[in-house]
Amino acid sequence: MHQLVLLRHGESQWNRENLFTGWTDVDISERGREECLAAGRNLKEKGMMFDLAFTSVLKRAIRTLWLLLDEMDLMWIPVRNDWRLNERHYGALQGLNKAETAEKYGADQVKLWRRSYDVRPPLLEESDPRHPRFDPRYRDLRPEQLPAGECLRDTVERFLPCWEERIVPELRRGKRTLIVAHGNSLRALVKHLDRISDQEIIELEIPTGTPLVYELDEELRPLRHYYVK
Ligand SMILES: O=C(O)[C@@H](CO)OP(=O)(O)O
Repeated sequence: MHQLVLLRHGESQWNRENLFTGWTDVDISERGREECLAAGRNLKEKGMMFDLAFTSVLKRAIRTLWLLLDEMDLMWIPVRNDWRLNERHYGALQGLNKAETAEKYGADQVKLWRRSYDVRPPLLEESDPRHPRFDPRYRDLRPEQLPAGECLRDTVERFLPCWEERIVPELRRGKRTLIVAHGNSLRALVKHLDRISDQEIIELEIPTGTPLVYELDEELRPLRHYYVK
């Protein structure tokens, strides 16, 4: 049996303020910190152990991982960052208030932007300072790899190569693996693991700061999964 634990970062400052976040590099809130420490304590109490961890290049996930590893006295395990674990890019919606956007465009449109599988948000202009081409952490990527706004399908397509190339080989080697990522990059992974349809994925929500344990068989098919609270 292979063990994989997924963790969405602790509550961020922008989760708290109800702002579309995406690739904006906001930090976790005080409540987010508490969630991370509690997650670490709960995993430790259950006797969970990790051999390595993956996370994104966004600080809300990185800090969540640091706090959790510190709490579990596991700061020594290898950590691999990968931009493909980033949150879904929210395009020109990044920084807008979700409730105000729903008032302006209607709740149905905002639900499509937030949860549908294949409706993209309005894209960022190439000249927009929020475009990832201005961010040094993405400077080694080819221009066509840089999103200006993604639907969940786009996130699945960029995430799966990272899963296959970097994470699957470690799981097959028997490494107990932790992935600390984001609401929608984890929805992309759960969709793939549990073979959830494009329609059903609309209803799936993953809470902040709550470890989700997957037990996988030899073929990396899920045997069962549960939240540790
Ligand atoms: O703003 C975001 O980037 C995400 C995650 O917080 O929000 P949503 O709930 O709309 O997927």
